[in-house]
Amino acid sequence: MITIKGLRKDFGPRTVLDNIHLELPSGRATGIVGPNGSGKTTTIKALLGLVKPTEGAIYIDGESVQGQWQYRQNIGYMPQTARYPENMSVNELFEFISEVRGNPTDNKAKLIEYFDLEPELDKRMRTLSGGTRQKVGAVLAMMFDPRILIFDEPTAGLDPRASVQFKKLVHREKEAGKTILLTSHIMSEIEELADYLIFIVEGRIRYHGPMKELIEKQKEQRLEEAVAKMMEEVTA
Ligand SMILES: Nc1ncnc2c1ncn2[C@@H]1O[C@H](COP(=O)(O)OP(=O)(O)OP(=O)(O)O)[C@@H](O)[C@H]1O
Repeated sequence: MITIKGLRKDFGPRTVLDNIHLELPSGRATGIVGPNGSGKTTTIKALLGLVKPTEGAIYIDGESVQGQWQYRQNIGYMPQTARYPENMSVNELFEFISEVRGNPTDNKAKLIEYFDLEPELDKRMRTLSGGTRQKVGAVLAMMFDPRILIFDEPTAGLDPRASVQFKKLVHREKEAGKTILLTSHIMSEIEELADYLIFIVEGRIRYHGPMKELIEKQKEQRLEEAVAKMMEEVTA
């Protein structure tokens, strides 16, 4: 369970997150949506300790993360565009991360098989296709079986088969009790994966609740239409 209380983030004179209160329960996936530049990635970075809140606090399973770093071991993060040591082969990268983490057991063999990455293992990172890089990112996020999984635009660049595989895995992780947070501009993906939805505009939460309720409230059939309607309402 992740709890965010009164989170504010200023970059210079600009407030990009304002009074964010959130609870993200275990065993559930929460989708975070909103226009470009609304603060989705900044929220994720605050959770990861990559952005220092100007105000407010973040708790994981009831414990404040302020000044802590060990808690990050419990978070698997798949960024939108990841930077890797480009001269390493895929296999070297996996081995290197395993060594750095000093974790004797990991799931990487299973995940490599699951994402059909065996033929790519000896290739250097810089030579990989976009989709293969995404798959490498998915393995890195999930290989240590973290309790919390954060995915930023996870299926961008994945082919349909890999995308279906990825989504199946997310469902499994959810059933295993993980706390999942994801962003995507693909509303059908959020609809398939998320139980709860956060709609954020200019750093403020405009909706946080069950996805189904939002669709019903907006009297629409699909999330895409419900979110489009909300966007129109806030810019009207
Ligand atoms: N390090 C930074 N310094 C100054 N401004 C920043 C910094 N990081 C983000 N911002 C600003 O904060 C705002 C929110 O950015 P953020 O990346 O969180 O948006 P987003 O909702 O993830 O957008 P997108 O959908 O385009 O990925 C933007 O206006 C952005 O320019």
